[in-house]
Amino acid sequence: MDELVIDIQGLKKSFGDLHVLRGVDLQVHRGENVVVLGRSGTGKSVLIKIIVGLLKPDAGEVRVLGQDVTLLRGRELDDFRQKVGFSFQSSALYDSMSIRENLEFPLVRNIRNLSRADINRAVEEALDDVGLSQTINQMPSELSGGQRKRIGIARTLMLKPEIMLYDEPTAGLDPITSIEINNLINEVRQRTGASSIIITHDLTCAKTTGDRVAMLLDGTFERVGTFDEVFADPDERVQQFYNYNFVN
Ligand SMILES: Nc1ncnc2c1ncn2[C@@H]1O[C@H](COP(=O)(O)OP(=O)(O)OP(=O)(O)O)[C@@H](O)[C@H]1O
Repeated sequence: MDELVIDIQGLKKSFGDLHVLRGVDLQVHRGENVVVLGRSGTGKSVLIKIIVGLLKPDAGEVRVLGQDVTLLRGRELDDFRQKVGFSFQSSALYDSMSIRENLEFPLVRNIRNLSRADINRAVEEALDDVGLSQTINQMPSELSGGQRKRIGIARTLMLKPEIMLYDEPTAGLDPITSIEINNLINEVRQRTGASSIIITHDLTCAKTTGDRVAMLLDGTFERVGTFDEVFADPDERVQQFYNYNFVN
């Protein structure tokens, strides 16, 4: 657990007069799940976009898998992005493609010289891993929100990323389905050894999946620790966050 896969120091990002990230430090170890909590508009998505090289920071260091993300260009950036899987809030499945085609898409697009048999095997394994083998010939519109989420996660895993970024993985799901997704996030870590950053407002998700929790307050991670350590803090902003979010 000692190897750092993400090492962010003194990260700053503003948009005009809006100082969103004001000196963020964050370390993620190999195989670790880190939950990022914060109210709406605190900069969680901006942080993720900087980690994958979609936005440039104003100041600070962002090292991911040993590379300075701010220096990556062209082919290097493409290769890097294959190692960092981004699971979108909306699942982002292609509605006009079957589940099989959705899962094949990242493979066909990014890896050359794969045989049809290799692709079929990879798709079948990925579906088996998320318990949805029976949906292979269905269309996304025929699946429930929870199933679409699982397929979205399976698709992100097709390229075997070393880091998974989950954006609000349980948003819009009922409590039981949310628990299934939380369990899946933990299974993915166990099976693949990938590290994860999980952005959520859902405290049950934070408690279940996070080895550590980092709370974004006023542009910095002022509170980082286990779930219980962070919420033992009497700070009014921390307690407010806790009290306004349901937890089992
Ligand atoms: N490209 C941009 N240009 C200008 N302002 C931006 C840009 N991207 C984000 N912002 C602003 O930065 C702030 C943080 O946005 P961000 O999307 O990171 O919030 P968030 O914490 O992910 O919120 P939510 O939980 O609602 O998704 C917001 O005030 C947003 O309007």
